Amino acid sequence: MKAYLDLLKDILENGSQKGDRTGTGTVSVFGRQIRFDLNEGFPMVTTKKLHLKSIVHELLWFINGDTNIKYLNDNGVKIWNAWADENGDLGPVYGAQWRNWNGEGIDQLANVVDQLKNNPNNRRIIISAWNPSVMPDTSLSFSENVANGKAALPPCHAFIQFYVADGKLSCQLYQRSADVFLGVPFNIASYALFTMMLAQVCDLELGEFVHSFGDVHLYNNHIEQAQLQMSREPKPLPTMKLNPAIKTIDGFKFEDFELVGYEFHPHIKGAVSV
Ligand SMILES: Nc1nc(=O)c2c([nH]1)NC[C@@H]1CN(c3ccc(C(=O)N[C@@H](CCC(=O)O)C(=O)O)cc3)CN21
Ligand SMILES: O=c1ccn([C@H]2C[C@H](O)[C@@H](COP(=O)(O)O)O2)c(=O)[nH]1
Repeated sequence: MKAYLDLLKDILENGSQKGDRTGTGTVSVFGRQIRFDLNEGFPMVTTKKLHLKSIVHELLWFINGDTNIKYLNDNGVKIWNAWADENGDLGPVYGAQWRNWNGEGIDQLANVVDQLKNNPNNRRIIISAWNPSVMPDTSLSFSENVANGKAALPPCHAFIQFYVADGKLSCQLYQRSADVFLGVPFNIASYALFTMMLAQVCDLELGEFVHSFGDVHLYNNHIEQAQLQMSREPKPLPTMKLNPAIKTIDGFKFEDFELVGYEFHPHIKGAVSV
C-alpha cells in the first residue's frame, strides 16, 4: 500500500489549507490517481487496522439498493448514522442510484453485468451515482433534505467505469471528494472487492483498480494520525477469497468473503467530520 502512503505524503507536502463544509478545515490537493493490480493481493491499508466487516456490509448494502441504515445497524455498522434521519433514511444515495437511477427503474448495476458478459469491448460500461436532481440544499439539515426527496450527502465516489482487455476486468473510480484518512481506505477496499465480485460473476480474470481523485484532503484533526501511519512500515497484502459458488451479483452474502493473511499495525482513531 505504498501508493496510499505516497498520497498522504503528497498531501502533507503539497497541500493547501482549505476550509470545508464541515467546518473542520483540511489540507487538500486536486487531481490525483493511484492504482492497484488486483493480482498482487487485496489492497487493504496495513499501516492501521481496517474494519473489513463495515466495508463488506456497506458494499452489500449498496448492491441491495438499500438507503436506510437499518441493515447496517443490525450488523453493527455505524458509519452512516450521523447523516440519517429519525427513520434511518438517507434519501436517494448510492444504492438508489445504482439500482434504480432517478427512481426511473434504470438498474445500472444489472446493465453493467449484462455488458461485461455480452459486450465487454463496450466503452460505456458505467455506473453514475451522480444525479443533479437529488442534490441537497446545504442551507437545510440532512433530515430536511431527506424529507424533500433529496440525498443527505451527494455521492463522493460518483462515477465508475469498467474495462475488459485480455479477459481481465479493470475498474476506474472517480471520487470527487476524498477523506484520505477515514474514507479512502474504505473506498479502495470496497471497489477492489466490487471488481472481484463482478469478475467472478462475469467469468473474467482480475485486472486493476484505478482510483482517480478530485479534492483529496486530510482533515486538520487527522494530521498526527497520518504522520503516525507514514512512520510505519507497510506489511505484505492479504488475499481475499470469494465463495466460488456465487454466480450472480445479487447472490453474495457476508459469509461469502474471507480475508486471508491480513497483517496490520494497530488501529488509529480519528473523528469523522459531519
Ligand atoms: N467526513 C467524512 N468522511 C467519510 O469518509 C465519509 C463521510 N464523511 N460521510 C459519508 C461516508 C461515511 N463513511 C465513513 C464514516 C465513518 C468512518 C469511520 O468512523 N471509520 C472508523 C471506524 C470504522 C468502523 O466503525 O467500522 C475507522 O477507524 O475507519 C469511515 C467511513 C465514509 N464517508
Ligand atoms: O465514501 C466516502 C464518502 C465520503 N467521503 C468524504 C469526503 C468528504 O470529506 C466528505 C463529504 O463531504 P462533501 O462536502 O460532500 O465533499 O466525505 C469519503 O472520503 N468517502
